[in-house]
Amino acid sequence: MIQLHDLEFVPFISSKEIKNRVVELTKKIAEDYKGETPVFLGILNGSYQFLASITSHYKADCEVEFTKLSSYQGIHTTTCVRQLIGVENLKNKDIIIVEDIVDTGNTLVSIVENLKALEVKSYRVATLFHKPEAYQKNIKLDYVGFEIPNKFIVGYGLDYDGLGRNLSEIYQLKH
Ligand SMILES: O=P(O)(O)OC[C@H]1O[C@H](OP(=O)(O)OP(=O)(O)O)[C@H](O)[C@@H]1O
Ligand code: HPA
Repeated sequence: MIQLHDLEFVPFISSKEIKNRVVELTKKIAEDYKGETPVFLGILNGSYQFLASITSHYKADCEVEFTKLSSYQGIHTTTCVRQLIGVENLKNKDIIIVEDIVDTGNTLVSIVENLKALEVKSYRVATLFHKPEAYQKNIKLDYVGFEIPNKFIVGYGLDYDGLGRNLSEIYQLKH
């Protein structure tokens, strides 16, 4: 068990299990993008470990970009369109959105809206974790590492109030 700030977490998914699953997903991506040069677009901050692991196993041509969504402005979050920061030349490119987790899907919707406006050629979604019970959107998730229960997790890029991103395995909130 570990403690981060005021909360306790228990071991959930080992680093070995993560690595094996990332290798499987990367193989599938490589098959699907044979002859193409996809752009792995990491959504900061949480995706950095997952993206590094995918690209270390991806042997064909690819590009890597990182972006961040601007913070919500004001309190009316549902009516606020968030902008992608730091991306310019994605026009006509084949994008693979790389997320650590798709939970409610709100973040993903903003990302996809932005990519459409940037006139990308295509986009697919790779996410290491997905909470089907929490997902309220209908954007297709093309590469999913693990479907998990609707409980808060940390590790491998995912944080609780800034802590836990550096952990190499996944921990789940205790009760
Ligand atoms: O599907 P959703 O309910 O929108 O949640 C998923 C998003 O939440 C986390 O990002 P966060 O905004 O916490 O930023 P971080 O990656 O810097 O931790 C995570 O990295 C996803 O981007
Ligand atoms: O379970 C989670 N853990 C950390 N960050 C998150 N962002 C959405 N869901 C989660």
